[in-house]
Amino acid sequence: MLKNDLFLRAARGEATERTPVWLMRQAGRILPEYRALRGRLSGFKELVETPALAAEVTIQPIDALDVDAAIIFSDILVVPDAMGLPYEMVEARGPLFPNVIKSAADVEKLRIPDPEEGLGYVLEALRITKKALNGRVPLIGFAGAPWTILAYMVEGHGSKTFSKARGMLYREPALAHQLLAKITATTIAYLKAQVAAGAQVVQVFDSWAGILPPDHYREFSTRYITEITEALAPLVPVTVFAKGAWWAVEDFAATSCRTIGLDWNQDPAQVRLQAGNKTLQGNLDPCALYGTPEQVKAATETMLRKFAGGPHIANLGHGVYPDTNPDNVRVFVDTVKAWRG
Ligand SMILES: O=C(O)CCc1c2[nH]c(c1CC(=O)O)Cc1[nH]c(c(CC(=O)O)c1CCC(=O)O)Cc1[nH]c(c(CC(=O)O)c1CCC(=O)O)Cc1[nH]c(c(CCC(=O)O)c1CC(=O)O)C2
Repeated sequence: MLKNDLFLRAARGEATERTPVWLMRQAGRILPEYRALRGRLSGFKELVETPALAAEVTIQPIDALDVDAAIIFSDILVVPDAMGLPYEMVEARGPLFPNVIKSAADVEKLRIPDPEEGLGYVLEALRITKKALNGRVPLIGFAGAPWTILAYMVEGHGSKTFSKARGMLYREPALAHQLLAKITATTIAYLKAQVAAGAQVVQVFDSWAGILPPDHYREFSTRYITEITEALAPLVPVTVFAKGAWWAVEDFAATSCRTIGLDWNQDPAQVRLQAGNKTLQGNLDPCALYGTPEQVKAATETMLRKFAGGPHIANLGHGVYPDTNPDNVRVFVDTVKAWRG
């Protein structure tokens, strides 16, 4: 039994006494207790791949920030890793894939892993977290959208343009579809296993959605996200967060996802008109948290006002930035909790 089910009810589209709140990237570098634990380890991968530690940092923001949901501490890049394309997390630089996908033979070699074998450490972290949470708040599972995962697999690292990945869609569309189909099959099995391990909502992150033109987005991304939502929606509410893809809202509204995530470039009132009865999640600019406490409160209230008229889960428009003062995150959370719009 959940002691606080506000997030879950809002994610199902039900009315709630107040707006629930959590933050993308709430576990991690903003918290001193995370940095202390992380400092004792060899690196990010050790933390992600040690279930008891991943569970511990998942729960840190529940204690420190009093948010209404936990999100499993992991990364979208565990999926390519399990498919046979390992990543390294280079300190202060980000992810790096020593091998990248260049040819049909490379795609051929990728596995569609059994989640318990390839990603058992995430599933174990979910089981430990679920038990330790003891019903305090719901637990969110997640994965990257196939397009965003392809972007990393082809590019090999973060990029301003992702021009190799975008180029592939023009040069070798059939190969891109083969790769996307394999990632999609892996992701569906993985998210279903996350649900079996205790995830009560799943979120699909299409972080690099906004770099595609809308027609390519429909062909190479929406289609695969739709497959994922169709497979998961009978089990748990699904959230789709496609950063920068403001033109995709109506397409997502036609899928069986339950919640649509908004980044800070989107106008909540306009999205409301396009999104039917979906729950909306977002969308404070992470930079708003650099203000004074009074400024944070005012920006949060302005944001809340814009979401009036339907179910809302308060969040930022993307992950919280690592140099954000946790005290300001608490102001954000407390302002949402006090709001009766
Ligand atoms: O810029 C790039 O290309 C790579 C970014 C990057 C990734 N993992 C990474 C890094 C390095 C870094 O953040 O410094 C490496 C990474 N992943 C994570 C952390 C923790 C933190 O940010 O402090 C870190 C940095 C960890 C550290 O250095 O100790 C954890 C993570 N990644 C992710 C999530 C899910 C979420 O966002 O809530 C979560 C869990 C959050 C939680 O439990 O509260 C998902 C993720 N990872 C990643 C992406 C792609 C988009 C992006 O953020 O640029 C996305 C999806 C997204 O946020 O849109 C890739």
